[in-house]
Amino acid sequence: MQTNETQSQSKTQTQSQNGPGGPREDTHLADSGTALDRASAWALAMDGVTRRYGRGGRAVHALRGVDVRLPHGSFTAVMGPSGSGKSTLLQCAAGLDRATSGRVTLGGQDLSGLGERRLTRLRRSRVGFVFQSFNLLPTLTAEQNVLLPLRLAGVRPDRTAAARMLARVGLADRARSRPGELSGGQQQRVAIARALITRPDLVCADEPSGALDPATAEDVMGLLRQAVREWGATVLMVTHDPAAAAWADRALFLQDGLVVDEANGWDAPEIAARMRSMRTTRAATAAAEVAA
Ligand SMILES: Nc1ncnc2c1ncn2[C@@H]1O[C@H](COP(=O)(O)OP(=O)(O)OP(=O)(O)O)[C@@H](O)[C@H]1O
Repeated sequence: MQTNETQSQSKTQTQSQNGPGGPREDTHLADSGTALDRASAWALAMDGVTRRYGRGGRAVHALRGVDVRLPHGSFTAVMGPSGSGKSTLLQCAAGLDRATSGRVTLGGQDLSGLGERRLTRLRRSRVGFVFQSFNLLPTLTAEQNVLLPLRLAGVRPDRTAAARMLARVGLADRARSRPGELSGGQQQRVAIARALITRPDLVCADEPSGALDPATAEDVMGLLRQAVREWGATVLMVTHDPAAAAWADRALFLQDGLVVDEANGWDAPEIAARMRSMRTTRAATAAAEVAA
């Protein structure tokens, strides 16, 4: 595993330095770090991460010691039963939530010691987000939506980069359309262009195909995979859908706040079977607890 990841990391470094909007050296984002720490670090490293909500007897242990390492230019799916901690993992990885203990390192930057302002700045420049419900601003055009992360990061909006990104996601001719004039699949393509425009260390995708019909979902998953393979993006995706997870290089299976298994290159039926076995184990454990 480690060996494969290391190989994959070195193989993809060149790709990631020539990401969606052009070479890394063009990046002028605040807090973006040096080329060296980007090149030498994992895109994301989570070491012994726990997240507890509340205290005492009523505390919920959403993550109970998670270790995850994502090489640059990799596509990882996170699966698991409802309540297993998938969203918590994604939010801790993205710096939207703070680990109770353990360490989260994004593009070589340890998030644990950062104050709120620096964390927000880092998130804006180093993390892209893709949501189930697209989350585009309805009053802005596709181009303006794509440029929004640059504006928020305090970078001069680069319309040429936006045009290039929209062309890459197949929407060169829809730059002036507003979200309401686009189909669901087209809106998700705009959202993916928006997530990639800052050339982030990590793209966090939360059920990106969840609101789409199966054929459109396939298109969107294919686009995410293209972003990883051809443009060097690193994607961490939470999904309930084995067909979506099968597009990833690797699937992590979460149960009760722990990564209990991982699959490399599995197809959808294999992933679905693993999910069913997790539910069966869980039901048997619950039944045994009741009996005891
Ligand atoms: N803000 C919060 N306060 C208290 N408990 C929380 C909070 N957020 C999550 N939890 C709890 O942490 C556990 C993990 O939640 P999480 O949302 O990460 O699971 P999930 O695997 O994403 O679930 P789903 O698939 O249903 O979205 C659950 O028991 C949940 O109730």
